[in-house]
Amino acid sequence: MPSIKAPGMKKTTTLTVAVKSRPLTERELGRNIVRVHDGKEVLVLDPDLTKDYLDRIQNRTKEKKYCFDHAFGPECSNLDVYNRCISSTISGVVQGLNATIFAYGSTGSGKTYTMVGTQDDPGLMVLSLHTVFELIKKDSSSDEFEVNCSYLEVYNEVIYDLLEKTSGHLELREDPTQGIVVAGLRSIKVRSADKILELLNLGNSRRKTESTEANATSSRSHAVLEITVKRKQKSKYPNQLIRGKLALVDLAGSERASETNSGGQKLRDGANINRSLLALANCINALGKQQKKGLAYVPYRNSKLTRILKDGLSGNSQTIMVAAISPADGQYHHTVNTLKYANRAKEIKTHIQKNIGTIDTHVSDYQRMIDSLQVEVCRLKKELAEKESQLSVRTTDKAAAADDELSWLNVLSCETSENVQERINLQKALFELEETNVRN
Ligand SMILES: Nc1ncnc2c1ncn2[C@@H]1O[C@H](COP(=O)(O)OP(=O)(O)OP(=O)(O)O)[C@@H](O)[C@H]1O
Repeated sequence: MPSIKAPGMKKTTTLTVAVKSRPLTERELGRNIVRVHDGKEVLVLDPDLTKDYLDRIQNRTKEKKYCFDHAFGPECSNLDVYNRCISSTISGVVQGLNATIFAYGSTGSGKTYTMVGTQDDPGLMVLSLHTVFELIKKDSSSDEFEVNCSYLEVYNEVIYDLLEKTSGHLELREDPTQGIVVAGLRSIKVRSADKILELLNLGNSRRKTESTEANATSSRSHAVLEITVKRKQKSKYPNQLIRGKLALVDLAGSERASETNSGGQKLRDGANINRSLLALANCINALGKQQKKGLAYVPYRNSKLTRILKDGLSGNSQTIMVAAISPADGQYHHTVNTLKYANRAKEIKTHIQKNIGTIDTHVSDYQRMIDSLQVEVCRLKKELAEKESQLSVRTTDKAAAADDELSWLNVLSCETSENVQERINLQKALFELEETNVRN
């Protein structure tokens, strides 16, 4: 297994928040109450049409205004969202940076549409994967690339592998070098975006969905697609491995039990979905506060989802939150709630740095260097011993040639001390290499 550390410069960055309002659907007969201005501002109108001018100036209106990094109206396609706020992050992944993109919003607000999309309007997952492979194809260096893909879902607080036909329950484990990992999760080596899309479709067909009041095919689970891009540098540092990770997350929607008209399993699903989303919302709150007021406890451990997203929320990741909202007047409270969290998420800071590691083969390289140094040390020892014995013979037998002998002795003594110094240096280098070897 390659050992991955993340040395080098850390850069602090804030979470990028984009808001996307979908068009009204055929089932929604209400009024569109969302307005997007200048690609940044979102205005939610009061759903109650009876409010008049006086109400407005006396601040009795429920109209709300927010400003985000990016805002997209119903006329915008997934490609528009991708081009404006995602594409530059994807190129970082190929350079060894981590990125997390997650869609947040209430049931039926358009999260799955944004992440997965349709044939005519491919979603952010599809567009990102195409870019990863395009960038690899265009790369002019002699570097070797390896792309791996895993796809999981968190359903009722249990993790399942979406790439396995019959997946058992998977557990989370904390790895000292890689952070949170899902033990036993299948990671498939892929050579093209089409292959990942095939896996994505397969995984999506296994995802738990239900028909709810708010959405005919509502996702009941949180899905995480993770793409790892390993780059082995060929020319400059042959033993160096750069690893970028892209996590694409489609969260389940939340709804109140009363809105689903359901009991039993559906009610339990809803409770668990809300538990994870509540934990996520609490983490976003705490992280937002942390930036404003200093240290605050962040309850990552309250759900599997928040443990999985921990890196994306505060660790080594360039993170983008796409808040999906419905423009329907009947969804006013959900829309405002989503926008409030999105607004808080703007405060969250993450710290990105390149994942540069070395590969195991370098240990055998060090071993080879140590072996050759040991041979060198032996040769020098032998040479020194020979010279010492020659010196003792000559000093007893040739007392007469004292002058010549003296100068020769001087030369020899210089040579000997040079040899000893060389030995010391070699020993030092050997110890250092052995130490580096032990550390790796
Ligand atoms: N930009 C869009 N253009 C056209 N239709 C959209 C758009 N966004 C969403 N929709 C439609 O709205 C409906 C709900 O969208 P979607 O399933 O993506 O919601 P969701 O937030 O993932 O819901 P859930 O949380 O219940 O899974 C779908 O019928 C979808 O086709």
